[in-house]
Formats: sequence, C-alpha cells, structure tokens
Amino acid sequence: YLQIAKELLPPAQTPLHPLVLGEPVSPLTPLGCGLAQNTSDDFLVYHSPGFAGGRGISIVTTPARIQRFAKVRAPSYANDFSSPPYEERAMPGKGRGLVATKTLHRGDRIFADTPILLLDAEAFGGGDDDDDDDDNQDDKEVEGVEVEEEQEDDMHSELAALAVSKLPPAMQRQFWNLHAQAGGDDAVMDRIDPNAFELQIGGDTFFGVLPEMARLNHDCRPNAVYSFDEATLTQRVHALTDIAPGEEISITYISPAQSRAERLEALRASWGFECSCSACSLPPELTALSDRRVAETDRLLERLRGEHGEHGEHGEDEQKQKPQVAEALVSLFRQERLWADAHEGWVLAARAYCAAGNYWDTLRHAHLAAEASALWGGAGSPDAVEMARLAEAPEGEACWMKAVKS
Ligand SMILES: C[S@@+](CC[C@H](N)C(=O)[O-])C[C@H]1O[C@@H](n2cnc3c(N)ncnc32)[C@H](O)[C@@H]1O
Repeated sequence: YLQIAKELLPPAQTPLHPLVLGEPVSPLTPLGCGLAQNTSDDFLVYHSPGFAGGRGISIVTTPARIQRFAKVRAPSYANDFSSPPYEERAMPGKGRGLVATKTLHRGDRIFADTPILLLDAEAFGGGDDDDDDDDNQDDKEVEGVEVEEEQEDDMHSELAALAVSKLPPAMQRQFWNLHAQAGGDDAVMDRIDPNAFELQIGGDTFFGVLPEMARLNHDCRPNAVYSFDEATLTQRVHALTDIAPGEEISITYISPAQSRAERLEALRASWGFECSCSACSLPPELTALSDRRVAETDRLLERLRGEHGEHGEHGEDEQKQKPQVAEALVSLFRQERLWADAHEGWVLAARAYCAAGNYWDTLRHAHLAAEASALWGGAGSPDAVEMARLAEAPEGEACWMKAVKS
C-alpha cells in the first residue's frame, strides 16, 4: 500500500494549491498541499515545505479535514529565533530543558511558533481500547481486532514517518534531535509521543510537534503557559510569573489542580517520569494541606459557576456571598501558585462584584482576569474579551447590579 504519489492534489480539493517542492514562499502565502502518500484508509500526508517562510509543515489527516487549512496563514512574527530569551541546557534528571537568560516578566512572550507536524488524533489518538475482557468473548474475534488495530497503527506510523521525511532538511534534523521515549521500537512515534501538544483545530483534535518549545520540561507549578491560535496555526508561550535569569522555564503537561497523588500518577502513566517539582516534593503534612486547598478550589468553582445559586443548597444569600466566595477562591489559587487556573477565579470574582454593583472591585478583578485569560486562552478568547469590556465600563455590562436588583 505504500506507494508515493506524485505531487498531486487529492480529488475534490480545489481550494488548495499544490506547492512545488523548494519553491520560495512568503510567510503570508496560503498553505498549499501536495499529496505525498495514499493508503488504504482515509488518512493522507499533506505537506507544504514553503509554509511559514520555509519552516514547512506536514499534516496527516483526511481529505475532508485538510480543507480547513486552505486559508491558514502563519503570522510574520512567528518562528523568530533570532534572540531567544533562553538557552538549552542539560537539566539533571530531566534530560534537556530551557533556562531563562534574561529577566522575563509575567506576560512576556517566549515563543510564537507554528507546528512542523500535525497528526489527526483520529488516526493517532490510540483511543478505542475496547473493553473485551468480560464474559465469553470470542477469542478469535478479539485477536482479529487486535491484529487489525496493530496493522492500522503500523500504517499510521508509516504515514508519520513519511510526513517527517517531507519536511525541509533543517526541520528534519530538529525532529530527529527531539527527546525519544525510552524502550520503544518505533523511532518516529517514540519522538512524537512525548513531545506532541494536543491542539484543537476546527473542533477536531490534532497532535502538533513544535520542536523548539518541546524542550520545555514539566512543573506542577509552572512559570509559563501556552495557548494555540488555530486561525494562524500559532502556539504561543508566555511567562506566567516573573522568571529570573538562570531559572528553568516550565509548563505543565497535565491539569495541575489535582492532588499530588493524582498528578504523579498522570505523569507516570503518560510520560514515565517521577515529578520532583517543588509542589510534589513538599513534606507529607504540607502536601496534605496543599491537597486540601486544591480540593477546596474545586468546590468553590462549582459553587460559583452555578447559574441559579441563589436557590441552591447555600440558601438565598448565595448571590450576596459570591464576592467573598470568589475572593477565597482567588486566594487559594495564589497560595497554590496555580497562576494559569487563577484566571477563572478572577473572572468569577469580577462577575460577582459586578452583580453586587461594587465598581472598584469589579474593575480590579476584571483587569486581572482580562490579562490572565489572554495568557491562558489567547487575547481573543471569550473570557478575555468579556473581561476587557467589563474593565472598561462595568456599569454598561449586563451583570451590573444584577444581584442588587433581583
Ligand atoms: C517534551 S520533553 C521535554 C524536553 C526533554 N527533557 C528533552 O530532553 O528534550 C518531555 C520529556 O522530558 C522529560 N521531563 C519533562 N519534565 C520532567 C520533569 N519534571 N522531571 C523529569 N523528567 C521530565 C521526560 O522524559 C518527558 O518524557
């Protein structure tokens, strides 16, 4: 089934323009695609060596889904590595990592890059683990399904290998330099699995390889956060806290608002390492306090998110209490150094103060929420937009005095 086709477009792909390999392309040229590979299933490798000023990109997806990439343009500021504020170093116990070389302030942009590889999660998700362990399953049938799944995995891994081979040489070198998962027997997937970011594009999940930021190690209390802009295929990394020169820049690989045991288990299961970050290294009595605070943030979030809380389990004073509940939530996030999660605390606090008609507290929290939401989800995210508006003129918003009037 492996038969490399000529640089042809798949049928019914008229909005896309084939790119001739090696043709110089400006950063604003729409992404063109050449069909590199056909297989017995629906997944194809599309590649554009001229994408983003010659950085290139290979995408493994279906002919239907590739249509959404037809209008994608990488911004001209993307993939600028001319004066990075970090250097790569060996980090004891973690492989390589990135260390700040100058003071970074909260909000500073550290990366804005386009992926070099995008793999459709439908083919590479590894999901669909049918639970076949129960009663009298026909063993042969199960075996047959397993063999079929294995063959499919092999085929998809060959597609991934082909996608890599279609990248410009410099990007291929970056790919092969990535950290490889130990003990594997598939050189390509062993590099994709531990390094790919899960990205949402047009409502579907893709795994994206961004080799430069893939050097960022995990910390349960990270000092940087990433967000993906699907319109420009750009993933940005911003400082979440001030970062001193010499300090390692970190992101979180999991949802950090979990107990220590849950975090350790999630990291062990998916990345195979034992986290030794400051939060995971607390003595037991302080770990218990930290776990309790994290559990409390869950309870308070639930309480504050309730649309009709005034009739809920906390009685009719609920609306009046919301500002204090929100303040307690924000305080817990700060104490836990969960700066990315804190964005929702500030959003909920701003809304609660708005409903109570408290102008200055609305303003204070709306400003904090607008910035935090922009770092968390991008400046165009619904929370960031709502909070920027609220910070401008609280009295003009629908929430203003809502709790007082009702
Ligand atoms: C995306 S890579 C990060 C960069 C990697 N350290 C390298 O050398 O290229 C993910 C891998 O880095 C290692 N890693 C990341 N964070 C770590 C941590 N906090 N402790 C130990 N190992 C970590 C694990 O091997 C993990 O699978």
